[in-house]
Amino acid sequence: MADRAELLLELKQTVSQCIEEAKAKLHTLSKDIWSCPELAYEESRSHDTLVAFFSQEEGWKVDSHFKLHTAFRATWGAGVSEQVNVGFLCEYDALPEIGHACGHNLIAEVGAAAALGLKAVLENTHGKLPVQVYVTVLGTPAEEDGGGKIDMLSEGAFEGLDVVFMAHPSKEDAMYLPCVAEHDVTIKYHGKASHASAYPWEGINALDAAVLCYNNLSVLRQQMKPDWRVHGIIKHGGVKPNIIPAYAELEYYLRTPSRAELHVLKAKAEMCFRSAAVATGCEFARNKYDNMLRNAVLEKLYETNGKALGMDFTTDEDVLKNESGSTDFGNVTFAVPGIHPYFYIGSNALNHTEEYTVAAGDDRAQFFTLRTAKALAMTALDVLLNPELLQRVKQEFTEAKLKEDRTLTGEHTELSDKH
Ligand SMILES: NCCCC[C@H](NC(=O)CCCN)C(=O)O
Repeated sequence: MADRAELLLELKQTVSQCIEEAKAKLHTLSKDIWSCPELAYEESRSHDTLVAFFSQEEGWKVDSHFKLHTAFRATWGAGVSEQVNVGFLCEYDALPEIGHACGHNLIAEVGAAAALGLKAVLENTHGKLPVQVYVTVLGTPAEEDGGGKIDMLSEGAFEGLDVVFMAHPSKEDAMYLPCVAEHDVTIKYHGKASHASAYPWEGINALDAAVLCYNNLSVLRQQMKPDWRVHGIIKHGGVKPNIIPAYAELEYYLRTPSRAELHVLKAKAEMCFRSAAVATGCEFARNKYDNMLRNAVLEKLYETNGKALGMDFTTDEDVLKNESGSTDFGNVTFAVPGIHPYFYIGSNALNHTEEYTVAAGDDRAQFFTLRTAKALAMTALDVLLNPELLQRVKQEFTEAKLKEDRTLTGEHTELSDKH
């Protein structure tokens, strides 16, 4: 045991050192992505930048346009049986108009840095590890819109992974922040145009339907559970004041803490859509985001490594209890045990603001970004050196998934009876 502890400490120190030695090219990688923000499924330049990055690194097998046009996979390892396959995820999609206001350029850097650091260590363990290791980096586009990981899950991109890691920029360090289930919906109303002054009575006003829909949803909130969310915009409300709008369109996000409750909220919301007009079309998005299946074993390991590196994990109950939005990584956690911690980037700015875009591109974010990568790579080493620990990770995943699946069917029945 002492030998294993000493080896682990030595390897963790080497991980840190290797990541530090690569910091210049990692910073360039992150800045290149940050400086050319691309929207979901349109991240061609970021894809090419990351593919080139791993292609220039020795020993990586790189699959560009992997499962999705702007996704990629980079793998390293012997590819023999009895191996442990460790996954690191890179996100790199930006937001409309405000660019990398969620710091996904830093998510990509963390994933690349952790993978580089772990690989550098593994190349020099010369059989000291109890297992063969395969390192897989998945470039997973379109988190902010569409859910690229969900598409990739259905295409088998995550098959064979034993554990998966990523981390998300935030305004504090946290092992976990509540991530909720979410489903987008586009609501379309069709009316009939007419001259709004000369013959208004000939028109059928689609914008009126959209306004009624908006108001229906606003009053629905009084009867919603406090941790449910319904929020949206009117994307199209007409072209000119003197033309009765023949078309109106709204986009909404519906969110509930668990997958099981989402269908209840969707049914209530759909009644609001439909009661606003005689005829309406509403199209739910292809992909539904799941809540996150936590893994306390991995979270604890990450916390220990993070604290050793100087992280100051928030203990603010308001922060830890408040939902932090949704992510398609939630869907991944129902297929592979994983963690998605949050990391401070040297700014108190809030995600999805222009201030956060500036912070994500600031040199000050680098220290915190590399520290996070080190903590993830160290957490991977913890489970690689201790097969019993990996077994506990998988056991917790299996039990949590079983419990969620029972809730999904049980609550589904119970909630549908009630509503
Ligand atoms: N289908 C749209 C999903 C929007 C995802 C978006 N994700 C984030 O902001 C990252 C949150 C990480 N906890 C959201 O609005 O939640």
